[in-house]
Parts: sequence; structure tokens; C-alpha cells
Amino acid sequence: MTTSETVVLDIDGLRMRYGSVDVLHDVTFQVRHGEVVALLGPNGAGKTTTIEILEGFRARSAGRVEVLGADPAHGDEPWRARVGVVLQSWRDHGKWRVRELLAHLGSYYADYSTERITRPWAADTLIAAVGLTEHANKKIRMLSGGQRRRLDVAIGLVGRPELVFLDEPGSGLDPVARREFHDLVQGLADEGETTILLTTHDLNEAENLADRILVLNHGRIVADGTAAELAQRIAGEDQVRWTRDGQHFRHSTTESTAFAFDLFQQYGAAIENLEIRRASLEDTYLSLVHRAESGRYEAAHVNKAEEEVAR
Ligand SMILES: Nc1ncnc2c1ncn2[C@@H]1O[C@H](COP(=O)(O)OP(=O)(O)OP(=O)(O)O)[C@@H](O)[C@H]1O
Repeated sequence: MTTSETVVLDIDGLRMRYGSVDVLHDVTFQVRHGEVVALLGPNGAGKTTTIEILEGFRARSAGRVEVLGADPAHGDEPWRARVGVVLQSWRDHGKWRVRELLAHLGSYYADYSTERITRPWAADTLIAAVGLTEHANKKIRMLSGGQRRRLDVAIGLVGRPELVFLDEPGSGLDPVARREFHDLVQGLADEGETTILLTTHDLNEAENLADRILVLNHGRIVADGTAAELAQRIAGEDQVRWTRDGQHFRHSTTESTAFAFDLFQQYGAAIENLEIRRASLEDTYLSLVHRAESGRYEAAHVNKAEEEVAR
């Protein structure tokens, strides 16, 4: 895919406080044009809050936020036409038919076409892209949960946005629909014109779709990199498994290639079913969150100890 150097999302020192509770602390990151970035993190980490601030739906407490060159808190209509948001709020339009609603919503974007981007996306092409062709004439209230979710995605994309926010896009989709949805996102990414920020709890989804992964924990970015970079940073141990003379063996090591080489030197053809399992994104993620938790625990204890010394 093509990514350019143009910065589409520029977030510096973002803070959010609900009442007296800080839920985002100094969140800083950038996303470049054409990148697909997944924001991961445990429940309550602050992912939705971050996305809602970037979408312009929530006022931040502090920090600098630029989305497509503008502050989302003051985003005007032309700015909004360039941003795609996938909401789950179209249940109220139950009497509308799928094609009718998409054509209607799409018509709002026609004035915002540019030389490069013709808006909106033609309703039938979009309906086919999200796999709803068979249901194009159905009323929305007649759609299943997964079909409505596809419609939510179509509505988010109808204006051919340059930047798309997807909050847990795969939730509620069956495996076939999820695969189709991933193909759709990958297709958009491959064209290199759409920047995508998604949140997910599905680590396979993150690994499949994202060029880069950000991990948010208790309102702080604790990791930022490709899945491979994050795995390297954790320097997790690989698991080597093999059988010899009908017996099963396993060994954990950071030097799995050298270990396998020694194994063959020692036992040669007697080694069978050799398998090297590298740390998965799930191992890496769990380790990152665990580390961040231990850091918080230690920091809290150091602070407490310091307070006690000061007393
Ligand atoms: N309107 C609100 N008022 C007060 N606290 C809120 C509000 N919205 C969210 N919070 C709190 O802010 C924190 C972050 O919530 P947020 O929904 O952003 O997390 P998340 O990472 O999206 O979680 P999940 O994975 O469960 O969707 C949580 O502790 C949540 O309880």
C-alpha cells in the first residue's frame, strides 16, 4: 500500500477528564495519509473517548488535536464531508430501504466532490462492496443484526471519506461477513487514498488490517509500531516443539533458529514434526498490558513509599 508523508491525524498531549477522573493522559501520536492504524487496549482504556474526540463528537480537556488539518472541535461541513464515521444509530430509519437511504445520504456529499474524488459512492457499487446486493430493496428493520452492521459501514463510507473512524467494526459480524469486511477495508487501504483508524478487541483483525498498532492502557499509549516491531520489543520467547523416537518435547528460547540447528546436528533425521511458534500478537499484547500494569503498580508503591518517607 502507499502511504505518503502527509500527516492526517496529529495528536499532541491529549487529555480527557470526566468529573475528577483523568481517562486520557498526554496521548500523542500521528497517522499519515493512507495508513491503517489499529487502536488496541483493555476495556475502559479510553479508545472510544479518543475516537469520539477525533470525530468532533466530544470536547477534550486539553491538548492539540488536528484532523485533516483542522481542530475537530470546530470542524465545518466541508471538513465533515471528508471524514467517515461508522455509527450504530441508523435503527431509527427502520422504514427506509437500504438503497433509498444510501442514495439519500450520499446526495449530501455531491457538492463536496473534488478533482480527485467523486462523491458520493454510487449506491449500488457500495451496496455490492458491503455484500448487501440481495437486500438492497429491504426495509432496514427487516435486516439481521449483521446486515445492519454492514449498512452502518456503508453509511460511514458513502461520502468516499479520506479518513474513516471504525469503532469495533467487526463486532456482530459472522466469520464470512467479517472476512468480506476485511477485504473491503484492505481494498480501500490498497487504493492508498483512505486513512483508517480502527479500534478492536480482535487481535487477528488488528494484525490482518493494520499497518501499525497503538496500544492504549489506562489512557496512555504504551506501544506504537507494526505487529512485528511490538513483538521484537517484547523479545518474547519462541516455543520449539518436536518429536524424537515417538516422544514429544518442547523448549522455550529466544534463539529458536540456533536451537533447531543444534537439535539437528545432535539427532539428525531422528527429529520429526519440528515446529517453531513465534510470539503471536496476542502474546505480545498481553505482555505489553501486563508490563504496563506492573509499572503502574510499582509506580503507585514507589509514590506511597516516598510519601511515607516524606511524612
Ligand atoms: N460520559 C462519560 N462520563 C464519565 N466517564 C466516562 C464517560 N465515557 C467514558 N467514561 C469512562 O472513561 C473511561 C474510558 O472509556 P472508553 O469508553 O473510552 O474506553 P474504551 O477503551 O473504549 O473501552 P471498551 O473497550 O470497553 O469499549 C472508562 O473508565 C469509562 O468508564
